Amino acid sequence: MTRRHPIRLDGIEKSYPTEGGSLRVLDGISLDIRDGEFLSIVGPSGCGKSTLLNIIADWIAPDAGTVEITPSRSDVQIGVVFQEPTLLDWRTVRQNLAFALRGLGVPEAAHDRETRAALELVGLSESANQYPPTLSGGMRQRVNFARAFCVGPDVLLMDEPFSSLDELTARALRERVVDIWDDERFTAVLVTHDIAEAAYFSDRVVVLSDTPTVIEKTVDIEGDQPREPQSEETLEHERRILEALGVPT
Ligand SMILES: Nc1ncnc2c1ncn2[C@@H]1O[C@H](COP(=O)(O)OP(=O)(O)OP(=O)(O)O)[C@@H](O)[C@H]1O
Repeated sequence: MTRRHPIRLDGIEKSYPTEGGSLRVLDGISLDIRDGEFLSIVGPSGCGKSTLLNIIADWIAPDAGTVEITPSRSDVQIGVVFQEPTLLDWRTVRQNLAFALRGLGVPEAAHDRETRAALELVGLSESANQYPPTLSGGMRQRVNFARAFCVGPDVLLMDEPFSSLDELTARALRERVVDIWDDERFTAVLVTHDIAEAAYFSDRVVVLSDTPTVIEKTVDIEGDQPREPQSEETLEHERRILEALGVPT
């Protein structure tokens, strides 16, 4: 599948008001995210990773700088997955997905096909008629991903989507996500604290500094996808990211 949706960040700056002043968070972030790339963003707690992702999603306006998505933001389907599932508890799983499709103007006639396909991707076909409160945390997060996938994202933005899951569930879901990405090759941007996760997924890892935040380093990761989480090669990627973060290995 051919997609052409690189993202260019140019000189992004962002401060937040504080009592009696302001906190300069992003201090000029420029970055070219390549078409179909899997890019992870890591850095110290509070350095502005979520702020940056929200600026890419156009949910927060930067004070200065631009985000350019090719060919244009309105022509690109952006899926977003956060740490906690944000589902409508009073709608079934299928209705939650259909709600997202309706919001994008997808014809009703296509909803059934699209929701089925997305639920099958995340292995939740059997749960289409359940309500979110009757699902486990891991299942709800899979619905969250299905909702992002059902719109056929050109760009997928993820903010620590696996961090609230137990390791076994997280591992299974990561595998599923990397397989889907490997098939579809959308442009993926992942914010994570988990260095092993960044090593597992990424073509490139951006290491942010403390505030006021700049890009401290980028780590290019060679090697085929999907990777084995515990292989010697993946562990070596992990060591290189830790080194870039200044963590002794
Ligand atoms: N709406 C807001 N108003 C004021 N300050 C904010 C707001 N949102 C974030 N901040 C502050 O901006 C800084 C960056 O926050 P952000 O959540 O982007 O960082 P992060 O790197 O994602 O953090 P973490 O790794 O801990 O999740 C923090 O000091 C935070 O307190």
